[in-house]
Amino acid sequence: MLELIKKVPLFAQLNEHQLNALIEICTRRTYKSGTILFQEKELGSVFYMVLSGSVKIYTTSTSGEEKILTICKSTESFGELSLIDGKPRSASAQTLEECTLLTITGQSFLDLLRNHFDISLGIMQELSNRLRDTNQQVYDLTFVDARTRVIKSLIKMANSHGLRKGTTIVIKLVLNYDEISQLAGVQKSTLMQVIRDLEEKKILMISPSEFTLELTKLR
Ligand SMILES: Nc1ncnc2c1ncn2[C@@H]1O[C@@H]2COP(=O)(O)O[C@H]2[C@H]1O
Repeated sequence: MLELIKKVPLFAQLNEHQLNALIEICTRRTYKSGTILFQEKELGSVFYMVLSGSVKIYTTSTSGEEKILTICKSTESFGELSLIDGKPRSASAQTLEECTLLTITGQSFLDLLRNHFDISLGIMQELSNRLRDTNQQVYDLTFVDARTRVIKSLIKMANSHGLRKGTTIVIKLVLNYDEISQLAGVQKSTLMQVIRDLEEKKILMISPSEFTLELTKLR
């Protein structure tokens, strides 16, 4: 457990004694793929850190359509907003594959922020990254065409689940086509059109469990 928790950037400044104290207040649990951890508008009670696997963070419209806001992978964390501001969960969270997660209760999380400035700073940096990323998403949804948004989403997927092999990146598919269109913010029919075009141009090779992106042809 110590070795795993050391890799969480949020806790990079803690010494071994502090990390062991932290482990004492954490709960570790493995979740099956597809588990809904919490839903938007629920009261928040715990903070989550991903030790392995990945979790999608998404929001749902009144008509039931989803938009994926981000994918949290190993060593990343989520669920801090409602603990900090006392308001309901701002989005929902669901595991995309089998995941091992650490949780800390809301009270212990707030105590950590009070007692360790470096952890508070880490959370502020994380919130800054999210605001920048959200600004970029607003920009893309407002000004960028659907094809480019799909390609940007493939690059996001490559960053979270890709393995570079020469001039290609092999992306493990943890999202289905509905979810990729929710990540890109395009209709599924548009996604399928762009994917077919990329396949014809040999930019994208598709197998049931992975996408292979040819980087030299991507522009
Ligand atoms: N736009 C976003 N980008 C990344 N993560 C988000 C975004 N909105 C909400 N989250 C995360 O999703 C969590 C949902 O529960 P909380 O509101 O407690 O805390 C939230 C953040 O950790």
